[in-house]
Amino acid sequence: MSNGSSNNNNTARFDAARRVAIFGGTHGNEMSGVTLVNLWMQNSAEIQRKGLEIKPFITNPKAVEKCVRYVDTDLNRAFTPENLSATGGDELPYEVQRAQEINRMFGPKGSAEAYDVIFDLHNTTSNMGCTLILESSKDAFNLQMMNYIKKALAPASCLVLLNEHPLLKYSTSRSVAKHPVGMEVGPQPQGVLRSNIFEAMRVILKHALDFISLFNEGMEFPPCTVEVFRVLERMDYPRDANGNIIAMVHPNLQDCDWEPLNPGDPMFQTFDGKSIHYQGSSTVYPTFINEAAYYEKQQAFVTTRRETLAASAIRKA
Ligand SMILES: CC(=O)N[C@@H](CC(=O)O)C(=O)O
Ligand SMILES: [Zn+2]
Repeated sequence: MSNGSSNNNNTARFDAARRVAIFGGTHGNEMSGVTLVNLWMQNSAEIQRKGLEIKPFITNPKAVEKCVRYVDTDLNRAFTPENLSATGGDELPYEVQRAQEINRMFGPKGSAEAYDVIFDLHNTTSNMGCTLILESSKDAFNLQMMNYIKKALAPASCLVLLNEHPLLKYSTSRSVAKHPVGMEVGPQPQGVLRSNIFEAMRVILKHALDFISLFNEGMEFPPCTVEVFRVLERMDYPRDANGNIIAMVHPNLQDCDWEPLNPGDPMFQTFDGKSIHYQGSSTVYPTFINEAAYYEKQQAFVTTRRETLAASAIRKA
């Protein structure tokens, strides 16, 4: 599938999306994606679509086996140009070797041979509900897909997190595809499978595959607008000189992902009960609040800003 090319009536044209992968277990303890992909590797009937080559794939089998996020280093940060071109074979961290293998199988990243779409299934301990993660505000195909999913799920909520920040974005497993789509569903504890979260992820994927199928059959999707939450800032816990946290997410913020945090609102609470207030200059929308995996990444939550993105009409070339 080539990148969009607009013709005179501003309809972006993309080649049909023929090769689609579904990644589960990029983090070995995020159980909905692990379970769904293992299920679909046994019986792929529900993910089959005419004319589509669909490949469910366990990205980090060693981490899945141990039920940990990663073995040596975070696979979902490993797809940097340096790592993908590193020599060193078995001396390299396991997930760097794995990233090179995945890049060979589903990329190469940035090439015409890369897979058209990769869905990367994640769970979060945060109360984020159903979330789609978008890496480019310019990807009309992904914007149209996310618009379709949101409408299909309505009135249930499915929000779009735009992770395009020049300093905070990271090199994900899915980024080897032309159209990377992150799926993040929570709250689900690490190593735990919750049926409501499992089913929500399954339904999101069904609608995503239906969209690709309709697109490949030649349906034109008219121009649309999509509300997204753009990542602004990484907020860390207050820490002492040894790096230990000295406060926790404030009760008024805990579980309030996507709700407005206004200047002066409490965001952390010290262990002796004092509140620490948000000092920003405008209202923001926090998310990934108190995600277990991010303590080591010095992150208590990210702030976002609401933005409306316009997507051009798209149709198969
Ligand atoms: C909780 C979690 O793993 N979230 C994913 C988000 C993403 O896929 O961009 C990560 O940190 O890699
Ligand atoms: Zn994850």
